[in-house]
Amino acid sequence: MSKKKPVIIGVAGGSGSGKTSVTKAIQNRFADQSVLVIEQDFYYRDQSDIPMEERLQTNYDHPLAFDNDLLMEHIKELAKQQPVEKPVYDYTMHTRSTDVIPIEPKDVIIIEGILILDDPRLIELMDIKVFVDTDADLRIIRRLLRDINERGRSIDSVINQYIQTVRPAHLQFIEPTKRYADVIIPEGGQNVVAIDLLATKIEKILELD
Ligand SMILES: Nc1ncnc2c1ncn2[C@@H]1O[C@H](COP(=O)(O)OP(=O)(O)O)[C@@H](O)[C@H]1O
Ligand SMILES: Nc1ccn([C@@H]2O[C@H](COP(=O)(O)O)[C@@H](O)[C@H]2O)c(=O)n1
Repeated sequence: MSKKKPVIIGVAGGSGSGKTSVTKAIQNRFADQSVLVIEQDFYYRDQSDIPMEERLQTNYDHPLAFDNDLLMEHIKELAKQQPVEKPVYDYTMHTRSTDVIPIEPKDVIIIEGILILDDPRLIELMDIKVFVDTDADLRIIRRLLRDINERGRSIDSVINQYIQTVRPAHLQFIEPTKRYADVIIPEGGQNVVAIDLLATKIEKILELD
């Protein structure tokens, strides 16, 4: 990678909106360049010191569930061309794993997560801010399938969590951050036109740097 300041892109949006799909689509466009993805989910607070019953009660869609201080610290280090050790999150245990992933600085950094546009310190670091905007019915269907297949959840637990915390927090905290986005992408990673426009803008910034 070069010694330039990286291009930092934020990809926000509700759970199941298609953030990961958009992020992968951007990564694929820049396959020959160095692109790094930082998932805000990996920066959920460590809960290894509290019992499982309590972890099940945590509101994972509230801004206070995240350790944004550590996330900020890592992004700033990467922007200074320093390596970091990214935490690993275990959705089954509702806490961080004891593993970490060593990460080298890259030319393009994508920060992806439900509440990355809720923290003005993170917004300040971003060159491009994206909000993936998908209707709630599609988001819950996608989440239901994903959480059962990939995150070890039951139908009942996904539905209860959605009603108790995911939906209210989406309306209170996540949806309002749309106003901070430069680009709103309806539906997510299948939106080829939006991905093309985004890729062109990133190329332009990389050329100018
Ligand atoms: N356009 C789409 N049509 C159908 N399923 C999709 C679409 N986009 C994403 N998915 C699926 O929905 C789930 C959530 O998508 P993902 O990109 O992980 O969203 P997020 O990162 O916002 O939670 C994944 O299982 C993904 O494969
Ligand atoms: N222990 C946890 C931690 C997080 N979640 C849910 O994950 C969602 C964010 O991830 P997306 O890929 O869907 O954006 C968030 O809505 C949390 O509710 C969880 O269920 N358990």
